[in-house]
Amino acid sequence: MSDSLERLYLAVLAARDLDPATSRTARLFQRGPSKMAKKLAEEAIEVVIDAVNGDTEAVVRESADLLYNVTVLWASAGVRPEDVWREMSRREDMLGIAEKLPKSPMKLPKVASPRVAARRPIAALEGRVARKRH
Ligand SMILES: N=c1c2ncn([C@@H]3O[C@H](COP(=O)(O)OP(=O)(O)OP(=O)(O)O)[C@@H](O)[C@H]3O)c2ncn1[C@@H]1O[C@H](COP(=O)(O)O)[C@@H](O)[C@H]1O
Repeated sequence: MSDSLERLYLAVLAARDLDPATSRTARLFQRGPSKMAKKLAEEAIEVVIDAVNGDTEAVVRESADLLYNVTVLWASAGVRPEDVWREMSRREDMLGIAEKLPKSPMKLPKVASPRVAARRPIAALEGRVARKRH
């Protein structure tokens, strides 16, 4: 999947300076980040609605539109796909899955196995559960 996104990202970069009258991407760049953000949000909502309605084919189509709008916003923000892949790898190494790191800095226990060291300590998980109980 990352290859497809990287190819799309390069195509978006190449289209940025085309004629906005014929290139949707060039038009989005002409209109700027707020228009890009609006389109991205619209696509995300369309994916959600289609998923809730159980329309799998529509979720596929709208997800492709969503990913297109993500790459446009990345290009506009100066974010490269490899920047995102690096962050996802960092999270995977730290937590075992591509997951958002807890907000507060956490000290991992010193344990023999490096694999176990990468897992979040139970205490942090309990903390997360405790937060949910309030
Ligand atoms: N991958 C895409 C791509 N995916 C989705 N889209 C556009 O995103 C739109 C989907 O958003 P919407 O559902 O809001 O469609 P819409 O309502 O018709 O669009 P608007 O009302 O926002 O104008 C589609 O109509 C497509 O025009 C894309 N437009 C371009 N690309 C690629 O981007 C590159 C540059 O293409 P141009 O922008 O045509 O130069 C090429 O590689 C293209 O294949």
